[in-house]
Amino acid sequence: MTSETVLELRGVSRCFGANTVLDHVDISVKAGSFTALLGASGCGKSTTLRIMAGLEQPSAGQVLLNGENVSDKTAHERNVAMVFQSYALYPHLTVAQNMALPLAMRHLSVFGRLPGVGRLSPGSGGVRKMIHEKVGHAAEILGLEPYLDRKPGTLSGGQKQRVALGRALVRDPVLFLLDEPLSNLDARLRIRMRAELSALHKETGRPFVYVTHDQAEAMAMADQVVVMIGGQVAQAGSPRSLYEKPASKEVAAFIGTNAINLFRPEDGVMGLHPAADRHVIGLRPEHVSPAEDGTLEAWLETAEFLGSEILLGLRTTTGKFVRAIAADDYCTPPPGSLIRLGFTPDRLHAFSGESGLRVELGA
Ligand SMILES: Nc1ncnc2c1ncn2[C@@H]1O[C@H](COP(=O)(O)OP(=O)(O)OP(=O)(O)O)[C@@H](O)[C@H]1O
Repeated sequence: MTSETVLELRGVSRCFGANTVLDHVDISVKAGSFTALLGASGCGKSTTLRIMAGLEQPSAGQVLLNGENVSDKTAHERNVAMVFQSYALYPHLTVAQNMALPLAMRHLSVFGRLPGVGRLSPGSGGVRKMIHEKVGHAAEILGLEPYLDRKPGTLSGGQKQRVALGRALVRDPVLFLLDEPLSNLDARLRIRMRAELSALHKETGRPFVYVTHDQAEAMAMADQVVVMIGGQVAQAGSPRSLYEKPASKEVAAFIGTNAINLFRPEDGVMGLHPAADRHVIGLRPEHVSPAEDGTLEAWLETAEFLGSEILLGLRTTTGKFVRAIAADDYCTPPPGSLIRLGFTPDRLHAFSGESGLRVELGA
């Protein structure tokens, strides 16, 4: 563990009855980093996050926070903030009160927390001022100032999520844990909120751990992406390293906007690479395109105009479905046309047919 590691999971496993949900998970979160936990539904992302938060105990292994073993500490004792997909706001409280709540719980007595009566509570004035200032600062960062007196029920999904973020922000936690915070928002707002979250991350300077099943979201925001498959860490690294050197065909299939083409030896596709007769060859659609001197031949089945490019669906003469990308000005021939496809050889990946793990083919 290096000095700049804030959070570390060491050999963390979690069982629910006979069901092993996490199996020897090692994750290291560096100071100031943005880590995305990425994986399909049920792979154990939320359980991992809840263990980081202290809402769930590991069955085995350790959780270290700034070098200290906090495995037995409660969520409250860890000073980490968690933001949920469901926002978890109190409907009867205003935006300002929702945001103030974690601070009030921490710093004011029950008496001091009561609206109206609390003002009479001895010694609560300074704390109230501090809370007021912190809520004001968070509202300013998140653009929530106009809504401070409103109730959550009158806000849009994006505004509610900002309130949930604000409530995390006021606590000045050592770590932010976010569980699919954008999944209730529509596509356009999600993209806008991505940028806002990245800005918020920079503003706080604190590490963020972000759970998502959306690879585009993970790739766009994170500097470390941890791909989880079946309760294990399949690969952890920068978005670029995962894209360029996926450790297995499962990771390769998870990363990338358009699903990677995986050619197995039995698919019988010729003209890819001499090793295609014994390894699974991976080629991303964006690295396959129509070319007059291309070495692959396939019948055109579908063409989707995506604006900046055209996604082609083709079938080789051996019956294998292939995705390719053509430029937006490509003059798409009618379905059924036989097209030659070229690809970028140094973008080709190879994986073991048995283990699915990456194989380096060499020059
Ligand atoms: N408290 C629990 N008791 C029993 N099983 C549980 C419990 N919590 C989670 N699980 C199981 O653990 C597995 C992993 O769940 P988890 O919520 O961590 O996955 P996930 O990757 O976050 O999935 P999703 O994206 O659907 O939320 C699932 O099979 C789930 O049913």
